[in-house]
Amino acid sequence: MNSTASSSSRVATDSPVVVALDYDNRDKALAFIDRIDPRDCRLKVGKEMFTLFGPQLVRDIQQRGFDVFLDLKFHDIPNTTAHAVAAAAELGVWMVNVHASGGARMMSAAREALLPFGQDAPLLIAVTVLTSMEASDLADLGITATPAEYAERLARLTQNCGLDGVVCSAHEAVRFKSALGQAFKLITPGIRPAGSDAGDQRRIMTPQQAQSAGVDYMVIGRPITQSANPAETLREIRASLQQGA
Ligand SMILES: O=c1ccn([C@@H]2O[C@H](COP(=O)(O)O)[C@@H](O)[C@H]2O)c(=O)[nH]1
Repeated sequence: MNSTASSSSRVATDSPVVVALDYDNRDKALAFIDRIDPRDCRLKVGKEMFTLFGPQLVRDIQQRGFDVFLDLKFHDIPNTTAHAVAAAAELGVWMVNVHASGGARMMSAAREALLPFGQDAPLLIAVTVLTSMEASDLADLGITATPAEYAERLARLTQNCGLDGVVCSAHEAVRFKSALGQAFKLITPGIRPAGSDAGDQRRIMTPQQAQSAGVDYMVIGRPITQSANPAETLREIRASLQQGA
């Protein structure tokens, strides 16, 4: 398979931090990126920036040495989802995701679409219960399970379909590592440094709590990107995690 992005410019990192680049302005996003070090984090491109700026933004970020998590949360019929995931792999992203609620046939089709990419395939993960949701949101959907119970059900389905891990809340990390094993990756948004605004997030934890709970990667957006000095805030969070490691 011809990945359009060269992996040679990518810088290896052991940082668990993935910064959510939810900017509506490409220049502002790149100005932030040009002030940070790819050894300190990976970067997440989500629906807003991908819709505004397309795959070239992903290439521009990769050329600066960063791994990209393409967070488009595909949720469609198996054929469409499989082709979308393959397109993400062609782009050379580090990680891509689908919604677990798309079901087993959809997730299996997505996994099979990555087989031709071999070792160059991105990590494929599935969203369980959005970190913005709480029990009352599930009840609105007719789901009486708690967020943790329902997320575990979706995570087990994801694992049975052969995916690499799930997006969940850090609140579920201890439970999931115990139930699903250490190798199954947990990617947790809803991370809020002490004192920062929760906004629309509901199942939140601090970076240090998430690290102690055993998450593999923590997604942090607004607490960094909307701070007065995003690059400095990222460095402070990274340093606090290195102290706790
Ligand atoms: O369950 C989920 C899945 C994805 N997200 C995404 O993560 C970031 C979080 O940004 P913050 O500014 O730190 O809240 C955002 O891009 C979401 O689309 C999530 O929050 N929860």
